Amino acid sequence: MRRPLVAGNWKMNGTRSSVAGLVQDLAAMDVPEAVQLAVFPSAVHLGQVHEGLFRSTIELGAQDCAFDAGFGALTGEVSPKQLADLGCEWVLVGHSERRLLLGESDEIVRRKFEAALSCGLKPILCVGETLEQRESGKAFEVVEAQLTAILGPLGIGVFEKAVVAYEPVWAIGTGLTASPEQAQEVHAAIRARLNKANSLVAAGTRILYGGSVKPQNAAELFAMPDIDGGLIGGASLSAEDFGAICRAVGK
Ligand SMILES: O=C(CO)COP(=O)(O)O
Repeated sequence: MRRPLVAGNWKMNGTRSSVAGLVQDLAAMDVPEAVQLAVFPSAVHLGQVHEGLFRSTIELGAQDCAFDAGFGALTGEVSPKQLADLGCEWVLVGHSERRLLLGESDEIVRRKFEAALSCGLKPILCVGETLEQRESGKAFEVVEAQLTAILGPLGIGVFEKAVVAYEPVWAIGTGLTASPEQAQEVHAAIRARLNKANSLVAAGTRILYGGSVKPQNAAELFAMPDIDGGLIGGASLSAEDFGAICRAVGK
């Protein structure tokens, strides 16, 4: 009942010419129908990628958006309204790199999530603990608090149009992956938290895993009952690896 989603977060990478090559390879890729695919280029490349993927079923998303849904005096920010106008369907909110390196609070994440939804974008809410938090036994607590910062004020209904991505910070770009069991444990806890609010919505909400997902480890992660796809960083910059990860769904 939950269609798997594989999302590629390109982060702060690429030039016009490298993006053109990647888009060409992605557009030529065989996408398994059972899997939904989306890519998240840098804001400056969104228009280019949108044009390049015009005939493809791969959907487009932004890595971030402003916390305001309209237009106005907010220098340097991109309104979710502008993203929707450009053809984006998705937006990442609360990525750990923004939370930790740019000081994004739960409150800002909540405002971005709400602004995105009000513009018709589907937010992917990123949650995850640091190594220190995991080692002190606080992984669930941290993830639950990040989830509750949305669930509390906005209610369970918003998850009908949103996706959750569990990305343990210690596994991002480190080559260290959570084991399928470690990831499943947190995914199950996230679903249990949603379930407390509404069982139907909880059963339908997709929860992606992110953190050093590669073609070699994707199948065993995706085989876990509460892992509904992945949020892929480094490996999504290669169409070959991204394609292999997509084909690992359902294996
Ligand atoms: O942060 C990530 C995706 O948002 C994961 O990045 P890596 O796949 O490079 O570890």
